Amino acid sequence: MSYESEKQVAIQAALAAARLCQRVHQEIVPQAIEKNDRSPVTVADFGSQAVICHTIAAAFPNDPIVGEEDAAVLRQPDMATCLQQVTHYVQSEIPDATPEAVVSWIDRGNGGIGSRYWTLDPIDGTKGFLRQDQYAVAIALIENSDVKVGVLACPALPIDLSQPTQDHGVLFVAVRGQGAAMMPLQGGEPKPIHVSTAEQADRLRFVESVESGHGNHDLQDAVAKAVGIQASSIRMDSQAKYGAVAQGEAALYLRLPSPKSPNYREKIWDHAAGVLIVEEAGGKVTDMHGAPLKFSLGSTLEANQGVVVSNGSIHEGVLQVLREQLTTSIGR
Ligand SMILES: Nc1ncnc2c1ncn2[C@@H]1O[C@H](COP(=O)(O)OS(=O)(=O)O)[C@@H](OP(=O)(O)O)[C@H]1O
Ligand SMILES: [Mg+2]
Ligand SMILES: [Mg+2]
Ligand SMILES: [Mg+2]
Repeated sequence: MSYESEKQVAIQAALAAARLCQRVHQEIVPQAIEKNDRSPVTVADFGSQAVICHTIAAAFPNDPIVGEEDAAVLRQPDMATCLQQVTHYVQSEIPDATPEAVVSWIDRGNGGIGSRYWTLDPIDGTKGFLRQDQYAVAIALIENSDVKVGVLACPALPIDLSQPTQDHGVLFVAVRGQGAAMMPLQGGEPKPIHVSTAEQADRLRFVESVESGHGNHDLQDAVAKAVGIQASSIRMDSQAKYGAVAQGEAALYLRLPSPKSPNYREKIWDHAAGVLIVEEAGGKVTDMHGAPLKFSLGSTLEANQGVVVSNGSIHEGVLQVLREQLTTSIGR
């Protein structure tokens, strides 16, 4: 299958959602609403999920969608002003949107996984978005546990990572078996992307989360050093990290379980799009034990622990170091 229409729909949805997020930043200082797990959500997360679900459901009405957010909080009477604000931003993309339609579109994204389903993260890296730092709109199509289409819109990512003060806004797109490409969010020719090669020593850098609670920075640092990475890490919010590996700017992205939440299970929408983009750029993604990420078990990667994303050539070395580190720490 070529997945051409799925790719085009995912691109249109991601572009509309990214415009909405940028408009929110231009017009207001978004406030964080605290969710039950104490993580933040904003009007832009809700608006982005509404626009994406509306776009996907219009094109593929029978496909389930598994998104991060739900509209329960927006349905509360004391949240009417917030829902009005979300509706205002959704109307910038879908002019006839009403508050009732907006909550129903958001909840269209609370489907269950099936043999074919979409997963989306309306804003991946909400903390980064609130800090005016990196964030991504992430959309993926999964069939039989295999990611077939992955799109990441990164509005704050420099088009050329070596020129951080120049133009921003990057769209990454991949279809299984067709390679990965990046293009300016504003439009332009897609450029095929490739991970770094073993010979590109200047690109032997690693990326990791900004938030210390989303990984294990000490262990990540030790593993990177053990495989010969001398430079300190580039800390970046969101799946923009997958983009950095896919375009060869970094050779490794490590996400090892945080000592603060050792039993945390990764969410499918935090990885699906990024995984395909890196794999189609020639890289490799597994969990910290070397197992492939399993997208068929529910909204979390139940069977996996930690995530290792690399250019491929250093992957086995990283897993070997992790095996040694884990044996040492268990034997202590
Ligand atoms: N304990 C723990 N461990 C690992 N991951 C966690 C944890 N808690 C939250 N999350 C998820 O992290 C997502 C954002 O992480 P990022 O690495 O993209 O950004 S960051 O630099 O860490 O902020 C973030 O995604 P968003 O909620 O979409 O921003 C969360 O789903
Ligand atoms: Mg979140
Ligand atoms: Mg996320
Ligand atoms: Mg999110």
